[in-house]
Amino acid sequence: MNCISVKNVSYKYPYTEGFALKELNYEFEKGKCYGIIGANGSGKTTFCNLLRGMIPHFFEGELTGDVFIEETDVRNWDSNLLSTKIGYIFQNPFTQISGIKETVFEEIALGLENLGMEKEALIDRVIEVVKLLKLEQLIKKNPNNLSGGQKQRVAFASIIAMNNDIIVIDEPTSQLDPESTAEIFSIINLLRNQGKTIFLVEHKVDLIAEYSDEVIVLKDGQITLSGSTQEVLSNMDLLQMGVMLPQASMLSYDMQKANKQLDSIAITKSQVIEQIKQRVGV
Ligand SMILES: Nc1ncnc2c1ncn2[C@@H]1O[C@H](COP(=O)(O)OP(=O)(O)OP(=O)(O)O)[C@@H](O)[C@H]1O
Repeated sequence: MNCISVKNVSYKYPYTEGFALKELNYEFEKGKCYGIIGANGSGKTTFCNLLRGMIPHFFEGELTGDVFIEETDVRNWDSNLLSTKIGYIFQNPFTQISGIKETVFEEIALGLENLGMEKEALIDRVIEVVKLLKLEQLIKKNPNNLSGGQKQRVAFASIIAMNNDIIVIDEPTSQLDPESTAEIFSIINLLRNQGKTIFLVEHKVDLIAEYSDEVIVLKDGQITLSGSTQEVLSNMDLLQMGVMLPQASMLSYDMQKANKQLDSIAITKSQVIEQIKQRVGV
């Protein structure tokens, strides 16, 4: 079942000359994780804003074509209702926190409070999420005093508490160290296992290779390549689109050049290991 359909969509920000998105078409299925990649300025964040209805509900400008969210034209969605349907994680963990709550517990509860959830149910829900994400040590802390990685985990906790069906995640780890990045991706994995539909913008293609079902490559506001993660991330044309190939794909091509090719182009470390094991017979 499709959860979002994008049909012939172009979009131009107000007071700008060119279109930031051009003639986009895509059918997004429920429950899949979509990796969105492309060079800087290719339109990834704008595309996220389209998928979560901020275009046209918040951003003015010129929108042509149609976006259907669960079969309803985005223009006909109530924007408050849309924000309960679609969660959003920002790139910058420091803008993610509301700044108005004094404890992590209250911060996670904020969205539920705004929904008018009854107090007892709200407390149960927050405790459930805190346990799930192992945030027990943080709940009494002031969210403003957390590290970037901790803030990002709290942001995910707030989203999980809201139980949004669709989650748009825009470069969640660009400002995080490897340890915090790994923690965030284990949460993304958890959301995948819960059957959420996920849109993930991420420059680290090795992570896109691990976690996405399909990949969309944007260049100058257009979809230049799309399809299964295996198909897209093993395509050398990516390099011309300003995107790196995963390390495993580069290694596979290097082995090909050295006449020691693997059975197929691997895109993840575990695929490389598996193929080498088969070759040496272990
Ligand atoms: N609010 C805005 N008003 C006008 N133009 C904008 C606005 N936001 C983005 N743009 C323009 O739209 C184009 C696409 O920008 P966008 O931020 O979507 O790209 P991106 O791929 O997310 O870039 P990055 O990887 O640097 O975050 C760029 O030319 C950018 O200058």
